[in-house]
Amino acid sequence: MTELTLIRPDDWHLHLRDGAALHTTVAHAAAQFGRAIVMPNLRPPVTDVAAALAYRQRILDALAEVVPADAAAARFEPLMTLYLTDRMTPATIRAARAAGVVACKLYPAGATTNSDAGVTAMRNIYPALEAMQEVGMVLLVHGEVTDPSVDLFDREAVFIEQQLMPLRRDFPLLKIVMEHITTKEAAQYVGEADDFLAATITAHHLLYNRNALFLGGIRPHYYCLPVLKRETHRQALVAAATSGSPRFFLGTDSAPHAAPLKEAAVGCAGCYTAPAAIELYAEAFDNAGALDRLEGFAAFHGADFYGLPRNRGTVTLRKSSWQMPESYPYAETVLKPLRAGETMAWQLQAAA
Ligand SMILES: NC(=O)N[C@@H](CC(=O)O)C(=O)O
Ligand SMILES: [Zn+2]
Ligand SMILES: [Zn+2]
Repeated sequence: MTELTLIRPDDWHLHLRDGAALHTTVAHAAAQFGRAIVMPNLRPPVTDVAAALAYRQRILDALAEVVPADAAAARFEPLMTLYLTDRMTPATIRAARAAGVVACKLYPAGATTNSDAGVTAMRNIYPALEAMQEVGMVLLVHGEVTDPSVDLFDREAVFIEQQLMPLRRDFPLLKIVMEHITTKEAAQYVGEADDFLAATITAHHLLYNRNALFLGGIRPHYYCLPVLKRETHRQALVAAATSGSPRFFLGTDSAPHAAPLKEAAVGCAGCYTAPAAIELYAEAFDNAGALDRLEGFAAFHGADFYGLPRNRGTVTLRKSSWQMPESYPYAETVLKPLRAGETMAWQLQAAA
């Protein structure tokens, strides 16, 4: 297959950041996706309804500036989320639901970028989770324990046992998405679960294993959290994504950081894949001989899980090689995408 038309995909896990950065990030996301779940880990984090609605408006303002009103991209719809803290109240959850906020994000405090205001113990958010279960709000989880005695590469698998299993026992009707899964343990756990659990998988975790971090020297642009794992895990993720199971769907976790902040003694975690996300996924599915499963993963399973209508527009991809730019302008600095300067196998042709 050398050309492929899909129902317009959605990104169920995306970091757009804020301010001038939106001119870059929103343009890239809108060119590819119909909708995106926008992560709330700004500084300060998005913890109430007013902040979520104001952020949504800034995204829409940026969209209007970077995309012509008659382009397919102008229909891009940001889906807003709240950042759970120990102090989140049931009243805020109900108000958020009424205002159209679709999900809340659980960052264990200290697990990842801008997570210091996150949750310090699961029991602290039980009243909020009770309210979410009641009103049908989705819980998004960065599923890694923060215990420094647990090996970095084991933190996701340990989280499932120590945190996720008890959580699902206590809230059996709460819809949960385990975000950016990276291990065979997570793929298996989610694959065997009931209708209330799903997982997103990034393009970079489908295409790379942890060797990519050290190829000829340390490669900061391949560093994200949860960190890339060994090849057997990558293969399990590809099997899950291409299985046709509705439990798995697209979430890029495209996470921009200015190049100087990644190329530093202590470099930030996050891979920027938004400029060619659907092309990277197409490559991963093509490598697995499973292009026929891409549309379900990219355009149907997520919408169905969230109870939202499937998109009506389309995107067309062609197998033809091109070179990923070295960088993109990003506020006053630059942003280096994953694969910068390297060859891409698929190219987005058109969106309607
Ligand atoms: N994935 C990452 O490595 N970084 C994300 C945070 C996150 O999704 O954990 C970010 O906001 O930069
Ligand atoms: Zn995360
Ligand atoms: Zn993320």
